[in-house]
Amino acid sequence: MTIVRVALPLPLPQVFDYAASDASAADIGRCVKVPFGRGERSGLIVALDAEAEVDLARLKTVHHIQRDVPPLPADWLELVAFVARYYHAPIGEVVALALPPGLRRADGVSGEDEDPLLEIAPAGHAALGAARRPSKALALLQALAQDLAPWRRSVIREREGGEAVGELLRRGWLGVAVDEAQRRGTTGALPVLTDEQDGAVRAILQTGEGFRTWLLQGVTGSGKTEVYLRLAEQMLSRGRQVLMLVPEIALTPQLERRVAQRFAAANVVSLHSGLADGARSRGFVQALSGHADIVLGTRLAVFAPLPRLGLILVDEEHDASYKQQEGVRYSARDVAVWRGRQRDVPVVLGSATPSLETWYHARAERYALQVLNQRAVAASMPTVRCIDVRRLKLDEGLSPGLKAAIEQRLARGEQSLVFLNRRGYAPVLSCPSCGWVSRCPHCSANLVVHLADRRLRCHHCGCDGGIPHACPSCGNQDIQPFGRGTQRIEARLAELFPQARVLRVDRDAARTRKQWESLLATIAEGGADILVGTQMMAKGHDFPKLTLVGVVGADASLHAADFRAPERLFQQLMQVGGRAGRGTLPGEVLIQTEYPAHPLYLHLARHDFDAFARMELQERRSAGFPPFTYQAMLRADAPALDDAVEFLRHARRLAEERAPEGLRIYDPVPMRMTRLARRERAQLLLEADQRGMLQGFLAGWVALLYCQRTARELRWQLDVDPLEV
Ligand SMILES: Nc1ncnc2c1ncn2[C@@H]1O[C@H](COP(=O)(O)OP(=O)(O)OP(=O)(O)O)[C@@H](O)[C@H]1O
Ligand SMILES: [Zn+2]
Repeated sequence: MTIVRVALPLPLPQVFDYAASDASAADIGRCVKVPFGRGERSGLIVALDAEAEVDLARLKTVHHIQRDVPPLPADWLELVAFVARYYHAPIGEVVALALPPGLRRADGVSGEDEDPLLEIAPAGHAALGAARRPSKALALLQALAQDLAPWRRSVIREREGGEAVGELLRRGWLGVAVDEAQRRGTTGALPVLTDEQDGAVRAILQTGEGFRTWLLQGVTGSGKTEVYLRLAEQMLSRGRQVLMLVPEIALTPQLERRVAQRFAAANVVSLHSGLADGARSRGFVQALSGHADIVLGTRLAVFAPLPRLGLILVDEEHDASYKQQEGVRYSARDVAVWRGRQRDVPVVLGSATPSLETWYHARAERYALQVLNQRAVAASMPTVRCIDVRRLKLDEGLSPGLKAAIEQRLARGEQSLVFLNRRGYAPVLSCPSCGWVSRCPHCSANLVVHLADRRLRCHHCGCDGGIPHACPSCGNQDIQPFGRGTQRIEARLAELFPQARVLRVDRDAARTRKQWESLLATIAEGGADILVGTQMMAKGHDFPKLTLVGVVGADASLHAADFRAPERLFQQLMQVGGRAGRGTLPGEVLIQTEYPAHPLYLHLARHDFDAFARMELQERRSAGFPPFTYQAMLRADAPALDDAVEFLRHARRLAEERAPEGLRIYDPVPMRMTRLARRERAQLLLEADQRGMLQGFLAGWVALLYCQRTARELRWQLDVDPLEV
């Protein structure tokens, strides 16, 4: 009888032994269903075992081993083991996170290519030669005949008249392409690279196929994407797979389309949490079986198994969404670098505004650096100016200067964007007579006024209710929305410029991917004159007619308590400002502020990310913050704050008993936003100057924490390299 070790998705650090009479070493890496407690669980065989850790007689038997799909390879098991080790998370939870749910449940999954590579079949050539009655199918076939075969079915569908692709297949005019090698070429005319792009591509390719981490630091609009595509093209032509990570797939449908169009014949697989279970499993299995050529996805795609992996690209590497903020708090960017080393392939981290950690590594020459200082199309960077609002009378938050600039753009038929990173109409409703404010009953936060659908809504726990007509506390009829969100700016702009088409772009306006894509299409077609947007508008977009970006309400983040707040603000402003003037028209960025002489704004006005980074890093060095120290945060939450704090105090005592010299253990404190969804939260910070020392300590300490009895309903999690402190 064989004993298998199974990782199960449970908040327990161990793996579990089961008997499986027919299992062999070939089953390592396969999904299984096993009895657990009174029910059944899905898990993954991570090893075989010579001896069971429990009494053989008590050993339960595996119900089912999923053998329809290839087992996950050894390097993938190493990857999840690394993540479990580094983030001190149970291996079963890492497996649960890394595997698509459908696959883990060991449902049948087919890795069959649902988007086959097609070319014109002999019957199709015959049809082209014969004198036939014109039809949609024939027209499409004729168009295809003018083009370079082969094509993915999905790519044909997107062409004019592409609906007829099914008809072409039914008639046998199109068939599955035979020559696999063809699928790796590019399609369409390629733009001529700028000198800088060309230099970057050459430098990265010249160093060969081995592991090396690159920072591609290119100003907004410098054409980093084109560099990624050229690198990908090279790897595909060598028969290798490419992993491309993007911050949020909902924000990048254009990129997805661009990759698919460029490599029309390659098998481009998307992996993100927005996919239906079946599609995600299929994509994952295609990656695993080597059928996928390019895997394009959000952070979870870093776990795609890729037997032919040749290159890892991380776009907008600074983006916070690469760090998972619940459960296993991994950083996909950091895991990508580890994977590059493990698989001995290059990793390219791209950004106009790199994270200070990455920037620092590049300056210290741990990462190789490629810089793009020029925009690809536009002649120059936008001009950036501060509007000093201290003595100005603002009109619903808008200064006369900004209004005039918008007016000018309208007259010229260009687009403007007003950026305000706060959605809703107003951040709070309040009563001027008794001081009542709309607080969330479950969180330490205010309920935000949403006038568009007349609701008060908590942006943290999601609870919502109607807007009261009078103050719930004193009955005053005259309660007022206080402060400003995107809806309020939108409303005012519509009043000020009745002839303009004002479009709001935030998470309320784009709840679904469909809505989002249609908003983007409207903007691209010139169907909007003034955009009001949150940070959704900041990333990656390229609208040639957008020439003005006005920034409202940025000062609030200047004095935030988090030491990363200035970094985030600078990145956000540089990114959003970078949307202006990307085409041939010059761009302008106007920042409304009460601190026009603040160094952050000065560096921004000069587009000098490096100067900003140097300044910030100097401060971090003297304050002892990352990247000069390494941090881990233990967080606890419970219905009562005392329980959370008490647990952390206990954890602190356990830490002190075994702390190596140089480990700094801080006092447990309530989190800044203490209450969230009826739970009170507290945190305990640990810090060390060496990563190795911190890691070594954490391993023993976390093992101990798992053995502690805790108050009922208390939950705790460890966050290694936390983004928010
Ligand atoms: N070599 C080139 N020739 C002509 N156009 C180019 C070239 N490279 C890039 N472009 C175009 O320049 C524009 C900006 O490119 P891209 O969006 O890739 O920039 P980016 O560096 O990713 O910018 P951001 O960081 O702001 O997202 C795009 O419209 C792209 O098609
Ligand atoms: Zn709430």
